[in-house]
Amino acid sequence: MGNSHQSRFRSDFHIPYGTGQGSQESSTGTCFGPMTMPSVKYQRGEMVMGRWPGSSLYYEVKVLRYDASSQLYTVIYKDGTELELKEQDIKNAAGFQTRSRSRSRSRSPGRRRSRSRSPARTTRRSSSRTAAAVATAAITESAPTSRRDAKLKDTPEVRLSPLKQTKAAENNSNNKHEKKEEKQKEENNTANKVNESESKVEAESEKNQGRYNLRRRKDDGDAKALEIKPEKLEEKDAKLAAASAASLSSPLDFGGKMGAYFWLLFLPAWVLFLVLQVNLEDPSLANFPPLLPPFEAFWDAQALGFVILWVLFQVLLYILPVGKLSEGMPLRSGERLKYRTNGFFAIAVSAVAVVAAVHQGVDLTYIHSHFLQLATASLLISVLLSIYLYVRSRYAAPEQLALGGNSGNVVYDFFKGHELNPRIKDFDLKFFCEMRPGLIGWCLINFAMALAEMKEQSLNAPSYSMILVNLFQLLYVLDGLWNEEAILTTMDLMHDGFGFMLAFGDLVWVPFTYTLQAYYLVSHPNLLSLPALAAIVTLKLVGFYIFRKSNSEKNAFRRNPSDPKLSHLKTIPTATGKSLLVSGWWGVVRHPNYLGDLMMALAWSLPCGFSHLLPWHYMIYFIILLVHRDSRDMSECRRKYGSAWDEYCRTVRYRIIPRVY
Ligand SMILES: NC(=O)C1=CN([C@@H]2O[C@H](COP(=O)(O)OP(=O)(O)OC[C@H]3O[C@@H](n4cnc5c(N)ncnc54)[C@H](OP(=O)(O)O)[C@@H]3O)[C@@H](O)[C@H]2O)C=CC1
Ligand SMILES: CC(C)=CCC[C@@H](C)[C@H]1CC=C2C3=C(CC[C@@]21C)[C@@]1(C)CC[C@H](O)C(C)(C)[C@@H]1CC3
Repeated sequence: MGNSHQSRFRSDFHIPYGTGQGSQESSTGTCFGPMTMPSVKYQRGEMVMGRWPGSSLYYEVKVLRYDASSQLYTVIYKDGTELELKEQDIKNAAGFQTRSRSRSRSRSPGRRRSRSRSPARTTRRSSSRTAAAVATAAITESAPTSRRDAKLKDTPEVRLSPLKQTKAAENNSNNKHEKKEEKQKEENNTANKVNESESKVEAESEKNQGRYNLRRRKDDGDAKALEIKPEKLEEKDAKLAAASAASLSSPLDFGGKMGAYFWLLFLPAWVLFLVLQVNLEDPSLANFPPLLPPFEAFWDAQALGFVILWVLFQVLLYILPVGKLSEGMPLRSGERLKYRTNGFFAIAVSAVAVVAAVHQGVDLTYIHSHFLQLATASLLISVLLSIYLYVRSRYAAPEQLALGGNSGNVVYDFFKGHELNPRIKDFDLKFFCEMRPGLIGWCLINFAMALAEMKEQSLNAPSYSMILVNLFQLLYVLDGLWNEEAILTTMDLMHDGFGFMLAFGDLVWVPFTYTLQAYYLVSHPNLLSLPALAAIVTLKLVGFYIFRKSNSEKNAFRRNPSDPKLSHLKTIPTATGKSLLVSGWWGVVRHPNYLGDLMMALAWSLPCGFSHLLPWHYMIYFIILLVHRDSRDMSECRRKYGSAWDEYCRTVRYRIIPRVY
């Protein structure tokens, strides 16, 4: 576990406890202390034994607060995990210690091994070591109560990665894996994790999720530390709160601050360059346009008008009270935002409107002939939107900020995105931009390119290559909109702030670079043989199958881990209460959805042949994007899930391509 992780633990332990002498304040407003709730059995700050979900094991926990309305205690384990437990799942610490000691004297280690189990064992076999780490965390901290209290104040770091974990890493074969688990269990059993009743049959943790309200570990969303208003704290505590807030920022991505400057300038210039390039007769990247067009060539007020109309049209379709209201994943505050997932309706209405317009004589080839001006107009809108997003993020409450994009550097935060879910009333700007104008615009542009090809090549119908590119990408977009709810469990929606990167990506990059294959084909026909066509279609369908199945599997699991349809899958529990899939699609590679997506990307470029690099732009960019995304996700998951993530990586060794990468 890295340093940043440990520093987050530090703040966890100091801020809620250290400042609390006598204070009954709560960030949620539902916290009551001994003074206000004399009838509550366990008091704030009290060290008690809390049951680990899905098991009969009890660990030492500290009571943070009691919520009278839900009648749940929020407790914190020594590894930093916060859970909400019912009163019957909490026991007095004193009784346990007596029993624990007497038991350890009276029983042989062998006997202990057969009786006592790790929390992991209660879920699924593959999960033992992970949860064992949690158990071990409790073990390493086991000391007489008074000493332990002092330890919380003075040395609040709790390490979740004992040496045993490292040893386990050496072993990858299945058999060894099993033996190791047994050994580890034995070792864990020698510590003070306590079985309340030996005869009790352990319930499966996922079945128990209704009983336990599991919350993300505080290091992942330390909203509370942030919510403590500095003016209410003593100077020392204010410093701690600030340090804690700073520690919320993930390490800087994209080359840090200097990288942000670079990308801010490079990405728009690159899009304009590509658009200029694709217009050339020989669009090879080496053939740089000999003369840059004058500034006026980039600008057309009418083009800007069309882009604005298109966005407003999509806004209108989005806000219509048609379609499902889906719930997003719980935020750090515990809140779940609602999203109007009517994307399929929006594309259907848009298609009808476009066909009607063409029928009325609207010449869609305007999009082809004014591609540069349309791109510039969209760029302008994305810049204005990003400025608005950055300014409003300065006034956003701390818990509304993304963990990344919180560096304090204006340029970096502007680029990466500061606010997680900027909304105007119920209108979610990030969700809307990601799923509507650019995505549906992509299909509109492709369609316009098919018409332009027919015009330019004097064809009665588009070429096979153009049809393939159009249909493949249409299928991709339709699928995304049909499964719009699934986007709520993706990285962008859950973790990334909304800033220039996504605004530009959604409004400029997607519609003006993802359409390059279709644009290219307008004036660069590529004949396809029937076998080539069949092979490309097969590749696309196989890729699509992998992409859809794996995304749906993860989405279904995240939405309802106890879904009976997923009961055959093995999982690894994590200290956050969420589990990780370790079989099924997510047991083949760590990002099966990327694998399917890459296969599809290949199928989109192949119809354009190999004469030029430009139609391969998407493929090349996509490899870079997904490899980078995969490593971003890896660090984020390691930070969130600690040793459980390492366990997952040991079990599922390849990232995207089985046996290759
Ligand atoms: N065409 C395009 O331009 C792009 C397409 N995409 C596609 O969008 C889709 C979403 O991609 P993206 O958001 O990057 O990533 P994912 O949908 O793969 O989401 C990653 C998250 O999934 C969860 N997760 C990871 N491993 C497991 C596991 N074993 N079990 C359960 N949950 C797990 C973690 O979140 P947690 O545990 O917090 O739930 C992790 O942060 C992909 O199909 C991708 O190919 C993405 C980028 C661009
Ligand atoms: C270079 C640059 C500025 C990159 C920004 C990245 C964005 C373009 C992409 C980040 C994740 C995306 C997703 C889709 C489109 C591209 C962006 C916004 C997506 C909406 C495409 C359709 C898919 O079905 C999808 C819904 C899975 C996908 C989600 C991620």
